[in-house]
Amino acid sequence: MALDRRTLRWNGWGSHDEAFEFGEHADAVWAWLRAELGLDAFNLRPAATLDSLALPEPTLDADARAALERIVGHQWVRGDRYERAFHARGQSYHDLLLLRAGDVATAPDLVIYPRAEQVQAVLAWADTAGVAVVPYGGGSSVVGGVSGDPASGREGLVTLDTTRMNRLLELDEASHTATFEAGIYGPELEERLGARGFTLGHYPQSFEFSTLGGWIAARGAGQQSGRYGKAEHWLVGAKLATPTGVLRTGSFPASAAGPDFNHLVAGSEGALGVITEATVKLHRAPSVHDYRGCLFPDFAHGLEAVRALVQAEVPVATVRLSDPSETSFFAEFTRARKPPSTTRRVAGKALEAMGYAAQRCVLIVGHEGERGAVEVAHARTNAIVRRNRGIPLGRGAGQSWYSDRFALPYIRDPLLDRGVAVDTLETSTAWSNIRRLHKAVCEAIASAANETLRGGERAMVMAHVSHAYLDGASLYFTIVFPQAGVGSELRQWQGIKNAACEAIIGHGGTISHHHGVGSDHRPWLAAEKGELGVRLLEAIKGELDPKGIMNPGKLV
Ligand SMILES: Cc1cc2nc3c(=O)[nH]c(=O)nc-3n(C[C@H](O)[C@H](O)[C@H](O)COP(=O)(O)OP(=O)(O)OC[C@H]3O[C@@H](n4cnc5c(N)ncnc54)[C@H](O)[C@@H]3O)c2cc1C
Repeated sequence: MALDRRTLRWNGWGSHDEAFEFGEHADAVWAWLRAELGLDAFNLRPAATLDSLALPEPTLDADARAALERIVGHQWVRGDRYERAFHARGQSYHDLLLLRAGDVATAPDLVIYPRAEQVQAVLAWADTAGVAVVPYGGGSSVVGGVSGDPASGREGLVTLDTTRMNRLLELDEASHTATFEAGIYGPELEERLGARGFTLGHYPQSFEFSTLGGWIAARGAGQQSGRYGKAEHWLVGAKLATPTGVLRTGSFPASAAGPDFNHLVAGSEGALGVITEATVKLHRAPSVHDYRGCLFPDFAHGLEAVRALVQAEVPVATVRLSDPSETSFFAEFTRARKPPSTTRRVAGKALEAMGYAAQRCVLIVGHEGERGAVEVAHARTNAIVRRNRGIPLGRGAGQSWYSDRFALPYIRDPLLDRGVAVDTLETSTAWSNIRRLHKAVCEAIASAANETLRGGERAMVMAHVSHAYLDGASLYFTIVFPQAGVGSELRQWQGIKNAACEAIIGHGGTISHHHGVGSDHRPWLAAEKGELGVRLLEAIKGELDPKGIMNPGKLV
């Protein structure tokens, strides 16, 4: 097994040994946050302990367990408290809210860790027995993708943890492709490729605790997707084990043999089958990673610069443009963590006087590749930035974002301990619609949040452009807000989530650019795909999974 589950938090992010370091000014950071949220004091909300959980009574009997043990081996069938709680939910705010409240109604009866070659036999057994199977990679889904569905009416629920399926099967150096088993974690995958001078380049913020199969199944996007592409772009071919049989998608560089089934596997969210193997496109590992910051007087100028960059086809790996709220949030947060020097304060005042004040926006641009190519791209980027009233800030801001990029998720747990909620959601739209969508979603979230706040409390709503294309870009929203009174938190979250999703669908955005549908976004899928589109998806599911045992309640 690549990662021992017991080294990881069952109700929070990442490894027990890791935490976000607030540094010597931690008290000042908390005081700043309290003031921003309009709180006199934090409402401490300790999480339920593992021992206190009331796990649902398992419905699978000893015969079922014995059948699974015959397929995967005695030690790879687990039904203990830790395994069931760990696999009960994913990592969204909604998930953590319930896990921390001790609600594990979605926990599986059993967790199994098969090898790739055993998966088909597991599915055949589950299909005959009428038992639901939830594929589980890293469990970092933020859309309810890995929770059991107690309402599915199945005979029992097994979570199929893919992380023993972690072998590199083939690396074709001539073709720049590699075939892996799908449960391999991000760091192990990149280590194997790095040893041969290659990279896949898929680095989501959840990289350390997510898997190749999960990236594909959720149609994920790494933070360097400008250079390396989204999962559906780098997927070359896959093997999908389904209750009806194995679907192998063609591993061709391009093909006109009808619709491409890779696009069915990418985004299948465990509802069609289990991805056991995937062939992916590789790049030569870049020798240079160059990340820099730029400052714009407002969001409109920043957006124009990003659009110009991608439409001029400057090869950028990362573009991340924060709106004024997010820019100000991170500036204040950084100031509280590390009070600025006098020189920095003076420079800040000078920028304000030049018009880079309350509406200013920071853009992080990353270039990767060989030195010469990076230098050319960097020069072209600077010229476009300047043409749009941007000021290049140099490497400091870029490097600080780059080095903190996997650490930030650790902040969420200490915030939840203090009754502060953090939720995120994302979408994408055409360039011509991006400002309208940004405004509508920010307003909808703020208004729904405000309805749930008590006198003096405030919510912080912010966004950034996270991925950019010739025709449009994605918007990633973050909301930080004081949790409602005990017992009302779920209603508070649902109100905000509904308002955001309605605003997204009502203003021309997709319900998800890279997190997926899961159970959380399912109510809005028909509005995006149309009734015929949903019927088509249902027909495909009906063919591959006629009894509906695969990840019930997700996607379709
Ligand atoms: C802090 C944080 C940051 C994140 N940042 C990003 C980001 O930058 N970019 C991004 O795209 N996403 C991000 N996510 C979301 C999440 O990490 C991605 O959706 C990721 O691709 C999920 O991978 P996983 O291995 O954890 O899959 P899981 O969470 O285990 O599963 C996700 C879905 O895929 C299915 N699945 C998993 N493995 C298989 C398989 N082998 N076969 C069939 N179905 C399978 C599951 O049933 C589920 O429906 C983030 C999440 C968190 C918590």
